[in-house]
Amino acid sequence: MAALDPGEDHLRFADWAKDHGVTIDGIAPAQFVGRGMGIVAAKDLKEGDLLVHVKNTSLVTPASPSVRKHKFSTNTTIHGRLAAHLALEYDSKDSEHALWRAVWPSQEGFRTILPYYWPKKMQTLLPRAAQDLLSTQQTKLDKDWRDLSSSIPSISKSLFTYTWLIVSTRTFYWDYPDLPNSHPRLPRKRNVLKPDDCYAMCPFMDYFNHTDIGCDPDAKLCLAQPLSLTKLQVKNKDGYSVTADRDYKAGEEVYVSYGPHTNDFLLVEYGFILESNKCDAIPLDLVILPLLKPSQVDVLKEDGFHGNYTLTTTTPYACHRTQAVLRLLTLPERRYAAFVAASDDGAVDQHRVNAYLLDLLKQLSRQIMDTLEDVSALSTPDPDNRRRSKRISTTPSTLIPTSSPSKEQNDILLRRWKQIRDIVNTVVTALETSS
Ligand SMILES: C[S@@+](CC[C@H](N)C(=O)[O-])C[C@H]1O[C@@H](n2cnc3c(N)ncnc32)[C@H](O)[C@@H]1O
Repeated sequence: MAALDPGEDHLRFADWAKDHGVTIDGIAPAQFVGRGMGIVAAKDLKEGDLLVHVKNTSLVTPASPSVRKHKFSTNTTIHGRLAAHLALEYDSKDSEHALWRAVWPSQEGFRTILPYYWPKKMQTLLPRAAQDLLSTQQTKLDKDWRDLSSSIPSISKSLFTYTWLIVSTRTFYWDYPDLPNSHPRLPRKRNVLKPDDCYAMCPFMDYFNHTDIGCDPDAKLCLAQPLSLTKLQVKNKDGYSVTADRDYKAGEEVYVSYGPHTNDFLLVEYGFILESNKCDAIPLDLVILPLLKPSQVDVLKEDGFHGNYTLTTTTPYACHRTQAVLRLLTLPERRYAAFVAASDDGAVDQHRVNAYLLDLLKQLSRQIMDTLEDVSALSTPDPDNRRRSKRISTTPSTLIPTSSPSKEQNDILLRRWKQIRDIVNTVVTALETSS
C-alpha cells in the first residue's frame, strides 16, 4: 500500500529526534491508509542494515529526570507513573517531548479504534477472549487511576485514560539486562524483573507498525497471557536498534513484530487486527471446561493442564494442553496419563480424539454463525432489525461504553468474527478430510 506524505509535524519531529539521540538511516515516517503513521524505506535497504538506533538516555522510563521529578509513589505501577507524567506534560508547550506528543494519535482517533471506548453493545459482541482482555485492561487502568489521582489533582480521568492508552500502545518491553546499576538516568536493576518493571517509551521507534513475521507459532505452547508491550527484537546496553530483517525496496513499509499476539489481543491492546496472522488462535475453554467432571478438573489441576486450551489453523490444530484434555474426556485415564507423562506420543489415539474435537467444533461453528448474524444486525440501519444477543456472555460491569457504534467499529468486529468462523471451519474441513 502506498506511503503518503507524513505532514509537517512528523518532519519536524524526525528532525528533533535526530538531535536527541536517535540515529535514523534509510527510513522515514509516512502515512498508510488504515494504519495511521508507519515507517517507509526511503531507499533500497539490504538485510542487516541498521535502520534506527535510540540511545538509552533518550528513552522515557521512570528513571528519566523528567518523570522522577514528579516523585510519584514507587508503589504505583510504572505504566501508571508514565501515564501520569504524560498527562501532566500534556498542555505544556515547553515540555521536552512536545514535538513527539504532536505526532501521536488523538483522543478522537483512539475512540474509534480502541475497544476500551466502544459502545457497550459492541463490547458485549467482542469474542470472549477479547472481552476478558478488555476487562483486565479496564481493571488495571482503574487501579492506576485510584492510586495516582490524588497526586495529580489537576488531571481529569479522561486525560489520564488517554495517556494511559498512549503508554499501552507505544511502550516497549525493556529488560535492560546488561545495564550498569550506577547510571543515574537508568532504572535500578533488580534481581527479578517483573513485566511491569520493563516499560520504556522510545521516541521515533514507536512509528513502526506490527506484522506477525518473526513469530514462532509453536503449537505445543498455548498462548499464555502475553505482555501488553511492544517488544522489539534488538536491544543492547546502549539502547534500542532495529535492523532490516530482509531486503526492502524504496517505498515499502517496514514493520516490526510487537510479539506473538493473537488478533483478539491486537484488537484490544492496539485497536487493529491483521488480515493474516500466523500467531492467531482462539480459546476453547468455553467449549471444553463445561464438559469436565469435578474429578477430571482435579486431575487436570494436579497435572497443570486445566484451562488455556487453544485452536490454531496449523497442525495439530489443537494445542498440546487441548490434546491432553481431549484424551481425558475420550479415553481411559491411563491413556491420558501416558500422554501427559510423555511416555506415549498419543498417535494411536489421535483418530478418536480428532473425531471428538470435530463434533465440538461443529457445535462451535453453529454458535459462531449465530453471533455473526447478531454482529451483522448491528450495522443494519433499521433499529427494529437489531437483535441483542442472548448467546454472548454479559459484559463485565467495569467496562466503560461511549456513544453509538461507528462503521469502522462494526467492520472490524465483523471481520474478527469472520476470521474466527474461518479458523474453526478450516479445522473442521481438515479433520473431516483426515478421518
Ligand atoms: C506503536 S504505534 C505505531 C504507529 C501508529 N500507526 C501511529 O499512527 O502513530 C501502534 C499503533 O499503530 C497501529 N498499528 C500498528 N500496526 C498496525 C497494523 N499492522 N495495521 C493497522 N494498524 C496498526 C495501531 O493503531 C496501534 O495502536
